[in-house]
Amino acid sequence: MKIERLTPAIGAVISGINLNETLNAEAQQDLQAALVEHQVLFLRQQFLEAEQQRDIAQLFGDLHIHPIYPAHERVAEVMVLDSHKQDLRDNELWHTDVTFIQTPPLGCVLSAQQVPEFGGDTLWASSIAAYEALSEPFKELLAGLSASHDIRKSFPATRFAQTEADAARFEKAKRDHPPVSHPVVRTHPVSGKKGLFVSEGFTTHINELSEAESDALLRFLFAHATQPKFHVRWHWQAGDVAIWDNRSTQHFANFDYGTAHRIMHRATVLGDKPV
Ligand SMILES: O=C(O)CCC(=O)C(=O)O
Ligand SMILES: [Fe+2]
Repeated sequence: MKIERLTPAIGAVISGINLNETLNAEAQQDLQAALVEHQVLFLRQQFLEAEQQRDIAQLFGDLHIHPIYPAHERVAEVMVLDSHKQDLRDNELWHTDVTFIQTPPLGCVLSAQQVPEFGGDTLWASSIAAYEALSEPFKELLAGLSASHDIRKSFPATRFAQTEADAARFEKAKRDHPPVSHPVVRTHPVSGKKGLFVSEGFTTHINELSEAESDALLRFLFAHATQPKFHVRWHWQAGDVAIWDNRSTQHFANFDYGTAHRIMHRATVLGDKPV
């Protein structure tokens, strides 16, 4: 397995492994270690079938089934993002996936099925690099804080409850997912590194602060954590796979391709409770 880093903060291209073949124990360990170290891995020319994508994701843990996004017709654990069937604007904002549950995903495996000729790039930012760039007094302020994360923030009814079936699914998703609380700074369970764990997608407020203080602090943290020096940007070719550590990153999917057809498949691995 060859690893080529893309930026000082985050991201690496992995070559020399084929995710369509069964990975031996050593290759699995190398991949898991690379994920923790580089936070997002890119593999070219993989052309994964949904079954294979599910099996690769399962090497990292149990899989999560999304309460709102549609599932692949054959594989329930693979969700489909299809620009001709869905309005994908909700991913065009910095977010960490599914932080609205008690045990947010450890990571995701995203597979590009069909991509526009140009545009549709995805960006990832390192929450560890963003945390490490803060001053010591600021880190001390954040250490004791927790924040609320709410599914309602990224999934407004106007876009996800258009048909009767969608509305029923949407109402159930909201009922099943009351807001949850996570520390503002989390310690990565494998590397032990600290990282910011708030993002614009789902974080609504900092629990211990007044509304005005929380708004100001979150605005700062969202802007701070997504500066170009903390991120990597990937231009997709069909067949590419990205695997990201969702405990130490956030991401942003550019919706700049108009009516072009873009189809992505995602498998989501459950993680542990952030501490
Ligand atoms: O479509 C993409 O590039 C990423 C969308 C996204 O946010 C996700 O799959 O979690
Ligand atoms: Fe996402």
